Amino acid sequence: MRKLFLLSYGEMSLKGSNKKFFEDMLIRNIKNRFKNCLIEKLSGKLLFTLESSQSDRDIIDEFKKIFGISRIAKVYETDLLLESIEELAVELLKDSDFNSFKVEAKRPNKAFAYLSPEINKLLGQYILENIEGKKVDVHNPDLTVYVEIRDKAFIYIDAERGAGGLPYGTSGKAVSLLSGGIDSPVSSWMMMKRGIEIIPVHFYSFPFTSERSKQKVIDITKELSRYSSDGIKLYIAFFTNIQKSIYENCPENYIVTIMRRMMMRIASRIAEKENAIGIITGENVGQVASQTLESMYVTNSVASMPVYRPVIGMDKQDIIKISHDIGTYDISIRPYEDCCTVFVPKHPVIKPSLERVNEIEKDLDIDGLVEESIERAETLYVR
Ligand SMILES: Nc1ncnc2c1ncn2[C@@H]1O[C@H](COP(=O)(O)OP(=O)(O)OP(=O)(O)O)[C@@H](O)[C@H]1O
Repeated sequence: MRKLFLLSYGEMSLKGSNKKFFEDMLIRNIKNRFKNCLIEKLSGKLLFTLESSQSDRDIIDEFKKIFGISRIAKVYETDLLLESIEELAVELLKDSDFNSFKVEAKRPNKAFAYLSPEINKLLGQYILENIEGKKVDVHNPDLTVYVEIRDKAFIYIDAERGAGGLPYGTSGKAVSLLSGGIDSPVSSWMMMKRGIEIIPVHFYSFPFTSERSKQKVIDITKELSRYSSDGIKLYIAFFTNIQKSIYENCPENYIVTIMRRMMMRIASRIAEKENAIGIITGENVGQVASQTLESMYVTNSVASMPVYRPVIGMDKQDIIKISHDIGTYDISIRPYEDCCTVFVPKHPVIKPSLERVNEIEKDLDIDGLVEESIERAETLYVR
């Protein structure tokens, strides 16, 4: 069955001379999801056509995972005859809940016998005569009936909100530190929504942490990959010897701080290798002892590129709401330990000093440990 949808792109339409780049990337991302679809650029919108047995609901739910689409409207088509348009409009509207409406017609096909204002008037009149108790309100209608006269007549009524944001892959690449908790998947998703391609890195300390904690991160990445265009490359970095070495050589209250700095060093190296130019974390001020401004200052000082923390100032409840909406929450709350939750010191330092940490790290073979972690990292393509 032939399905038609009209996709609007909101924010992208403000991109001036770069608009084509964003549009082309959006079209590419849509085509990656729906093989054999046809896409026609209209002004500020895309007309999507697909021969498919998939339900409208399923197709719309897929669109809702494609960043860059701000609104989605199911389009109905009929012959280029005013009577056919009138019948279809009444058929579509008769069970809808509304009091007032307006008709908004466009006529790219100038061969059609009626001008746009005439279509507005005649179709409006027909609806008033055939559906009881409705009125026209051109300023603030409950519902708008859109008509587009092309090679066929297209009608669409209500539009659903899309994911918004910018097409995935239009804003460069960043490495995302993905822990398996609630916050880092949300951070990753927020950056993906701004068009950033993410390369998640998970630090894995087998046997301190189990296979199941690794699977948890793979499953989270899979959920995130539904918002990407071609799947996501996930790094599982080897962290066991780093943790051992830290426990053996560093004061207990500095364990978490030094672990974080090791993560930053490794993330920076992976980012350089992948031509990424940023690092994303799920840190949030004050959430736990290691998330103070002092800690972040000390951690940042070993990163070779900017560190982005999109949930830094958010309330936990708002982060949780997003994690429910994007489908990662139920995976994040699986009760498997993470490398940061095993051997957590009773009293981690809240305000670490850069001088002190540099001093402590002299007892570690930093370069050797970083090198080993990268060499033994596993990479998976998740989709
Ligand atoms: N094992 C890990 N692998 C990759 N990144 C990690 C790991 N542990 C922590 N991180 C990164 O450090 C950030 C802070 O870690 P912490 O354990 O303090 O987090 P959190 O507030 O519980 O966040 P999350 O809910 O993302 O785990 C995480 O958001 C994540 O970006």
